[in-house]
Amino acid sequence: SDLPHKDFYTVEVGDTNFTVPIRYQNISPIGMGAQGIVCSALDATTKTNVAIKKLSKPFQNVVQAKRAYRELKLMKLVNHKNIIGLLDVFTPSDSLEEFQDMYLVMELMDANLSAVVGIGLDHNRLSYLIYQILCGIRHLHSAGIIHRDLKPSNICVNANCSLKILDFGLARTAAEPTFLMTPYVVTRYYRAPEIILGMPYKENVDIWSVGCIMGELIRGGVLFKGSDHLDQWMKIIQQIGSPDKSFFADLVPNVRQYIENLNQYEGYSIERLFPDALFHVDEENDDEEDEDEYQRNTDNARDLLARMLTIDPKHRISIDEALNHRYINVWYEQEEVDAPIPQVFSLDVDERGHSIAEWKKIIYEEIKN
Ligand SMILES: O=C(Nc1cccc(-c2n[nH]c3ccc(-c4nc[nH]n4)cc23)c1)c1ccco1
Repeated sequence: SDLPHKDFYTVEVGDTNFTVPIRYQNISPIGMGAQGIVCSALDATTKTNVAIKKLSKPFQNVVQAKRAYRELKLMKLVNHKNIIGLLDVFTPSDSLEEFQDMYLVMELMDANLSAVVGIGLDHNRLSYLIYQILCGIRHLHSAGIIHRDLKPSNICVNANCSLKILDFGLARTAAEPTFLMTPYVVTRYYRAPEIILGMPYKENVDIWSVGCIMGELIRGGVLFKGSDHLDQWMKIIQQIGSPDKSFFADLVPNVRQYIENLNQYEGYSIERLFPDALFHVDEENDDEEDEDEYQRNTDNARDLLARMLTIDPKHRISIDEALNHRYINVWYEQEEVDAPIPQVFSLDVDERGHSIAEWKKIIYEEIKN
């Protein structure tokens, strides 16, 4: 295992060891990610609290190596207030031969967005959260990164309602891993119809996920909780209604005829799916004028939701249109929407077909420089 070189120390966290530089004190577990355990710590040098994520043997298989490498590369390149910032990256190992584990040090947030679902949010907070997700996603798109796997568990928030996206989603080339080495279950509830049906996609594939997240924050539960891809599709068309024929044109023939032969569903109006009662969270505003404003906000929220939860991407609202929507544009700040674009060269070029040993070297070198 790792022989920690000087000024590292080891603490037991759950059933794994955290071997970190002595500057990181008060190591305490805060959660489990798909790639490993996450702890909070005090950075004694900067006197700030940080999050430290341990990736155990990230090179142990190609799927994990590709994801670890891509995440490290992109975190170093991307700098935006709504994308989690990388503060440090290290391995306790002194040499490539010894290299086993890598650690990412990031900004510490107060909670995961999934912890906020079920809390009745007023329009101010709800619209500000959605605005920040849109700003973060728009920034990734400006760097050529389409997320495709946005969900509450990879978004974090602070008590002051500031929000950061934790990861960069699915790699373009990575085939969906049929199995994961960990017991971790992949959540597909937020994936767009074009992803579920294996169709071509463009940037507004991420808008569908934002719609699912916004709807869940309003309803207090997952909108389309499918047990598999087919069930996911059924739950979507039963609520939203079956799309018209033009949507199926892009489908591969065998999937197309199967999907077209399913029952057709009328679906429900957005008012039926998200009735006024769901929006009454705080009875703070009682006088008449506020009541009208609250109802206007509710109508605007539902209008945006309907445009995001549109099955056919050809008719679904774009990121820029969503940022200019009357429910969201109250927050619009040009420099938040248009941050400098990181020069992300195409990672896929050098991701192709490396052996485990090659991945180990590539990742080790990326950590050390
Ligand atoms: O629990 C606390 N905060 C908390 C809760 C949930 C996430 C984060 C979090 N902050 N920064 C991150 C970076 C990455 C991850 C990550 N999770 C999977 N993969 N990656 C998570 C975080 C923080 C807390 C704050 C003060 C006392 O306790």
